[in-house]
Amino acid sequence: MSYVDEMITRTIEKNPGEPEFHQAVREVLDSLRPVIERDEEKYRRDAILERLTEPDRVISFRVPWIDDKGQVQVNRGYRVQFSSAIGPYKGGLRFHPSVNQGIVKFLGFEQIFKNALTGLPIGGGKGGADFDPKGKSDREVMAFCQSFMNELYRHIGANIDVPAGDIGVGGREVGYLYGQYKRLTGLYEGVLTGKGLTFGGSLVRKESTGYGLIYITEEMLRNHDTTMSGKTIVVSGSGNVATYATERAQQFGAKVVAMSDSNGYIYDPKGIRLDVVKKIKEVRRGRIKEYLDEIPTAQYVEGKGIWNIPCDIALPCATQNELTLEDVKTLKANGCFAICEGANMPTTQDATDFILENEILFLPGKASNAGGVTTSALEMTQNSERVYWSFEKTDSRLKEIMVNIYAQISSAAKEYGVEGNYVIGANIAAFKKVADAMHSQGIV
Ligand SMILES: NC(=O)C1=CN([C@@H]2O[C@H](COP(=O)(O)OP(=O)(O)OC[C@H]3O[C@@H](n4cnc5c(N)ncnc54)[C@H](O)[C@@H]3O)[C@@H](O)[C@H]2O)C=CC1
Ligand SMILES: O=C(O)CCC(=O)C(=O)O
Repeated sequence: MSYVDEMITRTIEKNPGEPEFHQAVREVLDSLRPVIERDEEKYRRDAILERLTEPDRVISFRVPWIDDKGQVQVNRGYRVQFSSAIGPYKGGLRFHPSVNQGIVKFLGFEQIFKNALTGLPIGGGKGGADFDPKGKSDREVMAFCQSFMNELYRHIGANIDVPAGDIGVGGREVGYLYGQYKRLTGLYEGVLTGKGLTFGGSLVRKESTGYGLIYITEEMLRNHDTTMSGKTIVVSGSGNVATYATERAQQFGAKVVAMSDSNGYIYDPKGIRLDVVKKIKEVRRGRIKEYLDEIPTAQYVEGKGIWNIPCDIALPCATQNELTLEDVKTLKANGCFAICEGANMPTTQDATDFILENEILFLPGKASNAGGVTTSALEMTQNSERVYWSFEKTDSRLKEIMVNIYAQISSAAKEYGVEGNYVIGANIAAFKKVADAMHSQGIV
């Protein structure tokens, strides 16, 4: 059996009940075959793949808190510190009822490669809890965040592990987490990113994952002799990534006609009014169907189905495995020619295979959603220097890095004879950096 196949089998056996982690490992290792086969003996001897698929540590802990009725609630928190080969652990925290160890491990594993592609000194980690902030009062969210930090603080630090936001964790949650860290440690340091702008946060961080997705998408389109201007786009989700991807896409002259949340989707053939979406999601924390209260000419459809809407470009920006084989067949039949992932692993494996076989342009999330962690790393730089950069400086650095990620993944794909396959390109370009660093640091 080849080293790659052995490692895929071993990962499944050693991590039972973690299908998302298996999926992420399989996707990465499968595409590393050409690199591993060139030097299999060396990689085997150094157990590079065994070490890469085994987190440095998995921390799991009880999070007790008191709800508004005085009832004690208990959630489970996690932090997976996956790899510090190229820098301190870095990656977001997800608060969502679906969070479990396998999901946090898949996200942490992906983060290693994404962070390597940014070219900045950050390792891979991820965390979260099976806590649902939806419908909770600000006080309840604060109580949860403080209790979560009461355990997490002993494992993190500005030069150790720097968490940030992800699904269910935005500026409000990061603020409460930061306040509690400071209270527990007495340290005013860049231990979290995505902080408020008055206490160390970076301009552009809020917009950066969505903006970065549009910058790299535009760069890919430019290299394929087209641009976003005048194209019709469907964006899933209506959270942080979806909102700011829509904003930049509209500024680039595209028409975004649909967005969604976990209940259903809105279709507005005239083009989504983002001011309305922001009011619903960022101010009222409401549901996407409320869009119709202000724009009655739009349609709302309960449940899945957003990918049935004809578009040129699809941007899945909600969650993992939201884009299935059936969906991509429909997208293709409706003329969609590019799919770029804003979410982490939103496309199922069989859907990805179909996309690649059918020559639809495809950017994998670990490259195309790297803008968020990029700006987080720029926030760490600003915090270390005790300065704030301007919006323009931060945004232009972000754009430069996204363009550079495209260059890396496209040249790695070309070097290994699979031009235009950015899945293989991203995995190989990132793996080489991480494996080199692991090799140089000895067996640790
Ligand atoms: N926030 C960030 O900087 C980054 C986020 N990501 C990824 O982007 C995706 C979205 O994250 P954010 O926008 O930050 O989160 P968010 O909490 O701001 O928004 C999440 C959106 O996805 C929808 N959603 C969540 N679970 C769903 C489900 N099961 N079915 C359908 N819709 C669902 C929600 O309704 C919401 O619209 C996630 O995969 C996340 O890991 C990736 C890179 C950075
Ligand atoms: O900003 C960060 O540190 C991490 C963002 C994140 O969680 C991700 O890239 O998936």
